[in-house]
Amino acid sequence: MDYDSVEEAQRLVDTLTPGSCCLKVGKSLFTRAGPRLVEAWVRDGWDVFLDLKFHDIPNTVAGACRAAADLGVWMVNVHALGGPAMLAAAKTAIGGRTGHRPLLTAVTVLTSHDQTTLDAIGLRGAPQDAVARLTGLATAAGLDGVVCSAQEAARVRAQSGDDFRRVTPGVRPRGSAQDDQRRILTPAEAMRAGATDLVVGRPVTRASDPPQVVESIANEVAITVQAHAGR
Ligand SMILES: O=c1ccn([C@@H]2O[C@H](COP(=O)(O)O)[C@@H](O)[C@H]2O)c(=O)[nH]1
Repeated sequence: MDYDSVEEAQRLVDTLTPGSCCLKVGKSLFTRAGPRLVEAWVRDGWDVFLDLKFHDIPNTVAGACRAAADLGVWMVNVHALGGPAMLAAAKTAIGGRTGHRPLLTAVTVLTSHDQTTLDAIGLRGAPQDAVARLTGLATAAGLDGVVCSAQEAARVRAQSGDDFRRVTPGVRPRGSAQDDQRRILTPAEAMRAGATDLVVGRPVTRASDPPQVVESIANEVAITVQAHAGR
Protein backbone atom coordinates (compact mmCIF):
# COMPACT_ATOMS: atom_id res chain seq x y z
CA MET A 1 0.00 0.00 0.00
CA ASP A 2 2.84 2.37 -0.88
CA TYR A 3 0.48 5.09 -2.12
CA ASP A 4 0.81 8.85 -1.68
CA SER A 5 -2.83 9.24 -0.71
CA VAL A 6 -5.33 7.34 1.41
CA GLU A 7 -7.90 7.65 -1.38
CA GLU A 8 -5.68 5.83 -3.90
CA ALA A 9 -4.89 3.10 -1.36
CA GLN A 10 -8.54 2.67 -0.44
CA ARG A 11 -9.51 2.46 -4.13
CA LEU A 12 -7.31 -0.64 -4.51
CA VAL A 13 -8.43 -2.15 -1.19
CA ASP A 14 -12.05 -1.82 -2.31
CA THR A 15 -11.35 -4.11 -5.27
CA LEU A 16 -9.77 -6.85 -3.12
CA THR A 17 -11.02 -9.26 -0.47
CA PRO A 18 -9.29 -10.38 2.72
CA GLY A 19 -8.19 -13.94 1.98
CA SER A 20 -6.92 -13.05 -1.50
CA CYS A 21 -3.97 -11.19 0.00
CA CYS A 22 -2.83 -9.20 3.04
CA LEU A 23 -2.20 -5.46 3.16
CA LYS A 24 1.28 -4.13 3.88
CA VAL A 25 1.42 -0.62 5.33
CA GLY A 26 4.87 0.92 5.23
CA LYS A 27 6.49 4.19 6.15
CA SER A 28 5.02 6.32 3.37
CA LEU A 29 1.31 5.58 3.89
CA PHE A 30 1.64 5.30 7.68
CA THR A 31 3.35 8.69 7.91
CA ARG A 32 0.56 10.17 5.83
CA ALA A 33 -2.48 8.38 7.24
CA GLY A 34 -1.43 7.16 10.69
CA PRO A 35 -2.69 4.39 12.94
CA ARG A 36 -6.43 5.09 12.45
CA LEU A 37 -6.31 3.81 8.86
CA VAL A 38 -4.56 0.64 10.04
CA GLU A 39 -7.21 0.12 12.72
CA ALA A 40 -9.99 0.62 10.18
CA TRP A 41 -8.54 -2.02 7.84
CA VAL A 42 -8.06 -4.43 10.75
CA ARG A 43 -11.72 -3.84 11.72
CA ASP A 44 -12.72 -4.61 8.13
CA GLY A 45 -11.10 -8.03 8.47
CA TRP A 46 -7.74 -7.43 6.81
CA ASP A 47 -4.50 -9.00 7.92
CA VAL A 48 -2.23 -5.95 8.04
CA PHE A 49 1.54 -6.21 7.94
CA LEU A 50 2.87 -3.05 9.61
CA ASP A 51 6.21 -2.68 7.84
CA LEU A 52 7.80 0.10 9.88
CA LYS A 53 11.11 -1.75 10.42
CA PHE A 54 11.72 -0.46 13.94
CA HIS A 55 15.42 0.14 14.66
CA ASP A 56 16.31 2.03 17.82
CA ILE A 57 17.44 1.43 21.41
CA PRO A 58 15.73 -1.62 22.98
CA ASN A 59 13.34 0.34 25.22
CA THR A 60 12.03 2.47 22.35
CA VAL A 61 11.57 -0.50 20.04
CA ALA A 62 9.70 -2.37 22.78
CA GLY A 63 7.27 0.55 23.12
CA ALA A 64 6.78 0.76 19.36
CA CYS A 65 6.08 -3.00 19.18
CA ARG A 66 3.49 -2.72 21.96
CA ALA A 67 1.80 0.15 20.11
CA ALA A 68 1.76 -1.88 16.87
CA ALA A 69 0.27 -4.88 18.66
CA ASP A 70 -2.45 -2.65 20.15
CA LEU A 71 -3.50 -1.76 16.58
CA GLY A 72 -4.36 -5.42 16.03
CA VAL A 73 -1.94 -5.92 13.13
CA TRP A 74 -1.12 -9.40 11.84
CA MET A 75 2.62 -8.83 11.49
CA VAL A 76 5.12 -6.22 12.65
CA ASN A 77 8.84 -6.01 11.97
CA VAL A 78 12.10 -4.66 13.32
CA HIS A 79 15.63 -4.45 11.86
CA ALA A 80 17.84 -7.37 12.88
CA LEU A 81 20.72 -4.87 12.64
CA GLY A 82 19.37 -3.46 15.93
CA GLY A 83 21.20 -6.36 17.57
CA PRO A 84 20.44 -9.07 20.14
CA ALA A 85 19.27 -6.82 23.01
CA MET A 86 16.87 -4.91 20.75
CA LEU A 87 15.49 -8.13 19.26
CA ALA A 88 15.02 -9.58 22.75
CA ALA A 89 13.18 -6.42 23.88
CA ALA A 90 10.87 -6.61 20.84
CA LYS A 91 10.20 -10.28 21.50
CA THR A 92 9.42 -9.63 25.19
CA ALA A 93 7.10 -6.74 24.27
CA ILE A 94 5.12 -8.89 21.84
CA GLY A 95 5.49 -12.35 23.38
CA GLY A 96 4.58 -11.20 26.89
CA ARG A 97 1.13 -10.02 25.81
CA THR A 98 -2.10 -11.65 26.71
CA GLY A 99 -4.64 -11.51 23.90
CA HIS A 100 -3.67 -10.50 20.39
CA ARG A 101 -0.05 -11.23 19.50
CA PRO A 102 1.19 -10.20 16.04
CA LEU A 103 3.84 -12.14 14.21
CA LEU A 104 7.25 -10.53 14.79
CA THR A 105 9.79 -10.64 11.98
CA ALA A 106 13.20 -9.05 11.48
CA VAL A 107 14.55 -7.42 8.34
CA THR A 108 17.94 -8.92 7.48
CA VAL A 109 19.53 -7.23 4.45
CA LEU A 110 17.26 -4.90 2.47
CA THR A 111 16.42 -6.29 -0.97
CA SER A 112 17.61 -3.02 -2.51
CA HIS A 113 21.13 -3.80 -1.26
CA ASP A 114 23.79 -5.61 -3.25
CA GLN A 115 27.46 -6.33 -2.63
CA THR A 116 28.43 -2.74 -3.45
CA THR A 117 26.02 -1.41 -0.81
CA LEU A 118 27.25 -3.83 1.85
CA ASP A 119 30.87 -2.86 1.12
CA ALA A 120 29.95 0.83 1.33
CA ILE A 121 28.27 0.49 4.72
CA GLY A 122 30.90 -1.91 6.02
CA LEU A 123 28.76 -5.01 6.41
CA ARG A 124 31.07 -8.02 6.14
CA GLY A 125 30.74 -10.71 3.45
CA ALA A 126 28.26 -11.41 0.67
CA PRO A 127 24.56 -10.48 1.07
CA GLN A 128 23.60 -14.13 1.65
CA ASP A 129 26.20 -14.45 4.42
CA ALA A 130 24.96 -11.29 6.15
CA VAL A 131 21.39 -12.62 5.83
CA ALA A 132 22.49 -15.88 7.48
CA ARG A 133 24.19 -14.04 10.36
CA LEU A 134 21.17 -11.80 10.98
CA THR A 135 18.80 -14.77 10.65
CA GLY A 136 20.84 -16.41 13.41
CA LEU A 137 20.18 -13.40 15.68
CA ALA A 138 16.45 -13.40 14.90
CA THR A 139 16.20 -17.13 15.50
CA ALA A 140 18.09 -16.94 18.78
CA ALA A 141 15.77 -14.16 19.98
CA GLY A 142 12.73 -16.34 19.25
CA LEU A 143 11.24 -14.24 16.44
CA ASP A 144 8.69 -15.72 14.02
CA GLY A 145 10.77 -15.20 10.91
CA VAL A 146 12.80 -12.82 8.79
CA VAL A 147 12.41 -10.48 5.86
CA CYS A 148 14.97 -11.43 3.21
CA SER A 149 15.13 -11.73 -0.55
CA ALA A 150 13.67 -14.89 -2.04
CA GLN A 151 17.20 -15.63 -3.25
CA GLU A 152 18.08 -16.45 0.38
CA ALA A 153 14.81 -18.22 1.32
CA ALA A 154 16.12 -21.78 0.88
CA ARG A 155 19.15 -21.09 3.03
CA VAL A 156 17.03 -19.45 5.74
CA ARG A 157 14.68 -22.46 5.78
CA ALA A 158 17.62 -24.85 6.07
CA GLN A 159 19.06 -22.73 8.87
CA SER A 160 15.95 -22.01 10.96
CA GLY A 161 13.34 -24.58 9.97
CA ASP A 162 10.10 -24.77 8.06
CA ASP A 163 7.97 -22.89 10.61
CA PHE A 164 10.26 -19.86 10.56
CA ARG A 165 8.72 -17.40 8.07
CA ARG A 166 10.57 -16.17 4.99
CA VAL A 167 8.91 -12.88 4.05
CA THR A 168 10.26 -11.80 0.67
CA PRO A 169 10.06 -8.36 -0.94
CA GLY A 170 11.81 -7.83 -4.27
CA VAL A 171 9.29 -10.03 -6.05
CA ARG A 172 8.90 -9.10 -9.70
CA PRO A 173 6.50 -10.78 -12.14
CA ARG A 174 8.36 -11.60 -15.37
CA GLY A 175 8.70 -8.50 -17.55
CA SER A 176 8.04 -5.92 -14.82
CA ALA A 177 10.50 -3.19 -13.92
CA GLN A 178 13.21 -3.96 -11.37
CA ASP A 179 13.01 -0.40 -9.95
CA ASP A 180 15.44 0.09 -7.04
CA GLN A 181 15.36 -3.59 -6.06
CA ARG A 182 18.60 -5.56 -6.47
CA ARG A 183 17.93 -9.11 -5.23
CA ILE A 184 14.78 -10.19 -7.05
CA LEU A 185 12.90 -13.31 -8.19
CA THR A 186 9.55 -13.89 -9.92
CA PRO A 187 6.56 -15.06 -7.81
CA ALA A 188 6.96 -18.67 -9.05
CA GLU A 189 10.71 -18.66 -8.44
CA ALA A 190 10.19 -17.20 -4.96
CA MET A 191 7.67 -19.92 -4.06
CA ARG A 192 9.96 -22.65 -5.39
CA ALA A 193 12.82 -21.18 -3.34
CA GLY A 194 10.76 -21.51 -0.16
CA ALA A 195 9.35 -18.04 0.48
CA THR A 196 6.34 -18.13 2.82
CA ASP A 197 5.03 -14.60 2.20
CA LEU A 198 5.55 -12.61 -1.01
CA VAL A 199 5.67 -8.82 -0.87
CA VAL A 200 4.74 -7.09 -4.12
CA GLY A 201 4.41 -3.32 -4.33
CA ARG A 202 4.94 -1.28 -7.49
CA PRO A 203 4.18 -4.06 -9.98
CA VAL A 204 0.67 -3.80 -8.49
CA THR A 205 0.33 -0.18 -7.41
CA ARG A 206 1.72 1.24 -10.68
CA ALA A 207 -0.19 -1.12 -12.96
CA SER A 208 -3.01 0.17 -15.15
CA ASP A 209 -5.22 -2.60 -13.73
CA PRO A 210 -3.93 -3.42 -10.19
CA PRO A 211 -6.62 -6.02 -9.29
CA GLN A 212 -5.78 -7.93 -12.47
CA VAL A 213 -2.07 -8.04 -11.48
CA VAL A 214 -2.96 -9.26 -7.96
CA GLU A 215 -5.10 -12.02 -9.50
CA SER A 216 -2.39 -13.02 -11.95
CA ILE A 217 0.23 -13.24 -9.16
CA ALA A 218 -2.18 -15.27 -7.00
CA ASN A 219 -2.69 -17.68 -9.94
CA GLU A 220 1.06 -18.00 -10.51
CA VAL A 221 1.51 -18.79 -6.81
CA ALA A 222 -1.36 -21.32 -6.76
CA ILE A 223 -0.04 -23.15 -9.85
CA THR A 224 3.45 -23.32 -8.34
CA VAL A 225 2.13 -24.62 -5.01
CA GLN A 226 0.00 -27.26 -6.77
CA ALA A 227 2.92 -28.40 -8.95
CA HIS A 228 5.08 -28.65 -5.84
CA ALA A 229 2.43 -30.65 -3.93
CA GLY A 230 2.16 -33.08 -6.88
CA ARG A 231 5.86 -33.97 -6.77
O1 LIG B 1 14.22 -5.71 2.34
C1 LIG B 1 13.15 -5.10 2.14
C2 LIG B 1 12.25 -4.85 3.16
C3 LIG B 1 11.08 -4.20 2.87
N1 LIG B 1 10.79 -3.80 1.61
C4 LIG B 1 9.49 -3.13 1.37
O2 LIG B 1 8.72 -3.94 0.49
C5 LIG B 1 8.05 -3.17 -0.47
C6 LIG B 1 8.53 -3.55 -1.83
O3 LIG B 1 7.97 -2.70 -2.79
P1 LIG B 1 8.19 -2.86 -4.35
O4 LIG B 1 7.46 -1.70 -4.91
O5 LIG B 1 7.61 -4.20 -4.73
O6 LIG B 1 9.65 -2.80 -4.62
C7 LIG B 1 8.32 -1.70 -0.12
O7 LIG B 1 7.26 -1.25 0.68
C8 LIG B 1 9.59 -1.76 0.73
O8 LIG B 1 9.61 -0.75 1.72
C9 LIG B 1 11.67 -4.06 0.61
O9 LIG B 1 11.44 -3.71 -0.56
N2 LIG B 1 12.83 -4.72 0.91
